[in-house]
This record gives sequence, C-alpha cells and structure tokens, in this order.
Amino acid sequence: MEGNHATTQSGCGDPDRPAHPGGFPNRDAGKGDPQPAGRDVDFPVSVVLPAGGTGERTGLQTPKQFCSFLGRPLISYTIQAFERVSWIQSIVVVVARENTDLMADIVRRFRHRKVRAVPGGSTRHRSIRNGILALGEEGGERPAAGRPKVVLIHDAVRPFVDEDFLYEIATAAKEHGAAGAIRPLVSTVIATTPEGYLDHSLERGKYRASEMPQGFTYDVIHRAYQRCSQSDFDFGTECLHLALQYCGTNAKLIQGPPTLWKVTYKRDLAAAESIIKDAVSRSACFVTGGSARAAALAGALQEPARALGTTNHPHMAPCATTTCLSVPNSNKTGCLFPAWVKLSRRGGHAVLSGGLVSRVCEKIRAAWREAGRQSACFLLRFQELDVVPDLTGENASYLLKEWNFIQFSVDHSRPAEVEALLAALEAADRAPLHPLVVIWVQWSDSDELLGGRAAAAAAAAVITDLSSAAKLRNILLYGIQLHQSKDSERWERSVSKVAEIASVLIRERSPALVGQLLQA
Ligand SMILES: Nc1ccn([C@@H]2O[C@H](COP(=O)(O)OP(=O)(O)OP(=O)(O)O)[C@@H](O)[C@H]2O)c(=O)n1
Ligand SMILES: O=C(CO)[C@H](O)[C@H](O)COP(=O)(O)O
Repeated sequence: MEGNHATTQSGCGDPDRPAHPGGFPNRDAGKGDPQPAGRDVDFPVSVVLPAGGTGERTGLQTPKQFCSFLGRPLISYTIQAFERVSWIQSIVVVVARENTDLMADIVRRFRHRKVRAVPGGSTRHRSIRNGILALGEEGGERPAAGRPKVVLIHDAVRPFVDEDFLYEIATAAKEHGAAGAIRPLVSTVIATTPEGYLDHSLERGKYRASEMPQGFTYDVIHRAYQRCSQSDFDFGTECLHLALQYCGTNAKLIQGPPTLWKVTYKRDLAAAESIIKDAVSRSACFVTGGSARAAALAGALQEPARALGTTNHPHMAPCATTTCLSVPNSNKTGCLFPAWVKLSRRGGHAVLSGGLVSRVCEKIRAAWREAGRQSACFLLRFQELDVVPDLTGENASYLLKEWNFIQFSVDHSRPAEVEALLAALEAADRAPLHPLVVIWVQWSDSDELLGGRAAAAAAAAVITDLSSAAKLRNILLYGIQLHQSKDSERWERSVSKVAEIASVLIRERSPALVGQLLQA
C-alpha cells in the first residue's frame, strides 16, 4: 500500500492517461506551472460535507466517516483539510440525527473552529440539500448577506484533498456556475440486458469518472435543489447533473489527483490508514541534550535512518548530513521533480558538504531522465531529520509542528531530559489531533548493562511511569537501549538497529509497545 501511495500523489505526472487525449483536457493544460498553495480568494466560499450515510458497503457497524485512525475519526481529517484553507469561511457537516452528539464531541475534541452540524436526510442528495439550506440561513436576520458566493461540496469520506485543487474548483465554479473533479475511468463501462448479457459497451476514452469536490455558485445549487424531482432525491448520484438539468449550467470539469478517491469498502479504510500514517511520520527531530557524544551518535544514526526512509528506491541517495530534502509544497509530498527539489539547512546544525548537493540532485535528475521525464517519485519516510541540542529558543518551533522526537540520554538513570521534553510538549499543547511519538534512546557506556538486572528493572520502571502519564496527553513514549561496543561491526549493527526500530515505532505508533524498552 505504501508503494501505491508513493506513485499516486498529485503532481507526479499521471500514469493513467486517457485513451483519447483530445477528449478531456488534462488538469494543467493551458495553464502555467501549478500555483503554490496559499493563494487568496476574493469571494466568500463555504463547504457542505455530506456525512449522513451508514457506510453499508464497508460491512461495519460504525459508519465509515466515524472510523478512527490513530485515535481520530476519518471525518476530522476531512474537516481539517478544509479548515486549514484560510479563504474557506464556514463548513456545514451533515450527519444523521442519531450522530449529532457524536459529531459535537468530535468538533470539541479536535477543536474544529469553522464547523456547524445539521441533520441529514434519507439519501445523499437530501443530506446535501439540507446543508445548502443551512448555509442560506447563516446571515441571521439578513440571510442574503450571509450567503456564500460559492459552495464546495465534498464527501466526508474523501479525506485527501489539497488546497490547490480546492482553489481550482472554487474559481472555476465562480466563473462557470459549476465545476467538478474528474478522473480517467479504470474499467470500461458496459450496459447489460435484463437477462444479464452484454448489451453494449461505452468507448472508455470518451467518459470520465465524476469525483468530488464539486463547486457551485450558491444560486445555481440552491435553485437546482429547489427544482429537482423526488426521483432525483431518491436515486440521483450527481449534483453536476442537477445543475445542468435544472439550471442549464454546464459544469467545468477538471482532472483531479488520484488521492481524491472515496472510502467505500473496508479495504479503503486500510488504505486511508496507511496514507495517514505516512503523512505523520515524515519528520523526526533528534534532541541530543547538548552532549557532544550524543550529537556524534545522532550523526551516525542519520545515515541508516535516512536510507531506511527511501523505500528501497534505487535512485535515492542516502544523505549523511542533517541536510533535508524537501518539496516546497508540502501537500504534494512524496514527489520530487528536479525543479522542486530544495536542499536546505535546518536549525543551524547542518554540516553540508559541497559535493553532496550536486550528487543527490544528479541522482534525482538521472531518475527523472530514466523515467522518460514523466514522473519520478520517491517516498522519503523521513523527509526531514534534524539534530538539535534542545528545544529552547528558536528550536521551540519544533514543538509546534508535525515533528516526532528522538531524545538521547547518555546516562539513563537520570530521565530529566525526557521529562523536560514531555513537559515542553504538554505546554505547547501540541498533540490533540493524533498521537505524536517520543523515543527515548538510552545510551549506556558498556556492552553490558550497567548495574545489571537491578538497573534494567529501574530503567524499565521509569519509562513505564513516564509513558502512562504521557499517553493521557496523546504522546506515545517508547524506549530503546543502545549499548556502546568496542567492536566496530557490532556497534554499527546496533546503530542501524536503533534507526530501524525508531522508523517502525514512528510509523506504526503501536499502543502495545508504549512504555517498552527495546534493545538495539
Ligand atoms: N443519506 C446519506 C447518504 C450518504 N451520505 C454521505 O454521502 C457520502 C458518499 O456516500 P457513500 O459513499 O455512498 O456513503 P454511504 O451511503 O454511507 O455508504 P453506503 O452506500 O455503502 O451505505 C458519504 O460521506 C455519506 O456519509 C449522506 O450524507 N447522507
Ligand atoms: O462521486 C460522486 C458524485 O459524482 C459521489 O461521491 C457518489 O455519487 C456517491 O455515490 P454513492 O452514494 O453511490 O457512493
């Protein structure tokens, strides 16, 4: 699944090109380079997220929008994708009446700020209509004043939508009255006879799959739902069709990224979880506590850790410094095109050898050339690996972002550093959305554990206590013991092992291993 993710990111160059290229323009056709996120929109935009379904096709009791990943329900990820867009004013989430309290609890727990929940209907169209009507009431005594110019509609069960694409849909909706995402068809569509025989098949290249998000001017979508029939409400599946049939509005169709897929079956939940885990395990910050020995160890660890993060891609060179490879638009992580590659120094601790930059860039260029200049995708598990002595001063900014932490202690009998890190994370209030990982690497000076069994038991007790308290704050604390060895081969193996264990702990976030002291 990871492999799929790496090759299906937006902007990677689309491998599933249409059979008839003339039929539908590509997403970027006729435009300049894709614009970066953060553009402003000078008209009011609101969102309706239909979330009133039961998710029958998953076969689960819990409706899929409320299934949790890393302790957070799917719908909260979708809401966040919209909430972080500065030009989106308000979001109406449509939920079945029996889930009103659950939704209110999600809004409170995950601190959603732009959201209001309204009751759903018996079909998706009825739920969306309720959302549109609710938006129309937002102006209070002067409802017309509160109405958005454009309404974006998006299934709550499509959590991976990026700001650039929302911008494209919103602006096209304003210009054309309606706009929607499309994707090339994967399978050919055929019509059957009532007896179950082939009647005819459609020419696949002429058709597209209609996806979400879709955008409409408020007037168009409001009118469409006022005019549509009971049959549309009962059986219809396409809002763009309502705009065409009842308002004469031909929607502008824009090819979207493959990440827009809808969670429909149980296997889609597993795929969504994998993508979410990839997204939260990209960056790790080594905290050395100011110890020169720990800093040296961090440096030694970086090479194996980064090599692990390259998903066995033959073209990606491991970097042996604190230099990061990053993609300017973090929404499009995973895809590195030559023009987008930035090598940057972070935190003032990088030791950058001149040759490294060109070597890494050359590898990427070569991979890109080899891929026929179509696409070259690399999944870096750790896109960013930084080393800092502590998290004070400028380095305090690490506490506020999506970093995971690896804290080194040379003397494991004194847990002061990891206690300070946990306290700083608590003060920064950093982990309400999904659990973050802190790995405490305890480095002992000898091949043997100092103090024998008693010391081992004491170290295990300390980490158990600290981890129980941290877990209440959504911080997963794990421990790794690393023993210094005079045998260089053994030492290298141990260092690699730390990198390997840390990588797995950060990605998997297993609750079962919380508080465990693993041996490297
Ligand atoms: N009465 C309904 C039915 C569906 N939806 C929403 O429409 C979106 C897309 O629909 P679909 O994938 O069909 O979801 P379900 O109807 O929940 O799934 P199923 O058809 O498998 O029961 C989902 O976010 C779903 O919650 C809705 O708001 N109100
Ligand atoms: O893609 C869509 C509209 O274009 C919708 O997501 C789709 O129609 C939902 O359908 P269903 O309820 O059958 O899953």
